Amino acid sequence: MQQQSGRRVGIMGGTFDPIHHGHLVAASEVQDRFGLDEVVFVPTGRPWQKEHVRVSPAEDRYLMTVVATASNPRFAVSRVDIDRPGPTYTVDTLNDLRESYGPGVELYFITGADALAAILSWKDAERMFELAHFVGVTRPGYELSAEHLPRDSVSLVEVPAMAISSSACRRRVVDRKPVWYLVPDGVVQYIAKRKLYRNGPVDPPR
Ligand SMILES: Nc1ncnc2c1ncn2[C@@H]1O[C@H](COP(=O)(O)OP(=O)(O)OP(=O)(O)O)[C@@H](O)[C@H]1O
Ligand SMILES: O=C(O)c1ccc[n+]([C@@H]2O[C@H](COP(=O)([O-])O)[C@@H](O)[C@H]2O)c1
Repeated sequence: MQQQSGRRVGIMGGTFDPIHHGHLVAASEVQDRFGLDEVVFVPTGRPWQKEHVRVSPAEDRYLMTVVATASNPRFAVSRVDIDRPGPTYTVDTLNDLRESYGPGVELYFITGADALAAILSWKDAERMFELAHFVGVTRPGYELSAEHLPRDSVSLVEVPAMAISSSACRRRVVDRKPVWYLVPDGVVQYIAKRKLYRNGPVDPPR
């Protein structure tokens, strides 16, 4: 990534196992609402709050994210979290991206309502709010609220409702049901080619 000052860059962090249209719509809507130059999708390396869940290899999740975002010139994918050893902490993601973009970059970290509700449990949460502006987006089944969060560091945005989760997509593959139109076409094909999710066990869908 080249040094670029004065840019407004969105960050869509996620386990993306698999990436689905809920992620893509949220990123697209926030890009438009905040006039972002780009949105960088950052697949997690080791999502420490999902250690009870079986997570697919990082390289598969990274490649599905590349496939899903390739057609949008404002979308990019970063390896910073999958290439950093140890558990994935957003404070490290933000520091790494700040360093690669250089001074003057404005970072906007995008989270669904469920993730925003848990954000105070994240490592060095106070420091995170100094490094980026946080954008919480609506998600069916969850209440979107910024209560108890620093007012100047968080915005709430309504996005088109997509009742899709990665866990429900994985469950559908186990049950031999289609995931067409829940995930991009190339991701359907990638899941089939790599035989992902077929053999469970999977955690309950949400
Ligand atoms: N349908 C959706 N609408 C809005 N935001 C979403 C949606 N699905 C996921 N997100 C947000 O995208 C980010 C990454 O989510 P993640 O990769 O964990 O997907 P997930 O569908 O929540 O996965 P899982 O079902 O396995 O927990 C989180 O901030 C999450 O809140
Ligand atoms: O920094 C933390 O402690 C932390 C704890 C849980 C989740 N996150 C980040 O939140 C984003 C969504 O994570 P997940 O587990 O819901 O896919 C992703 O970028 C994670 O790295 C970060």
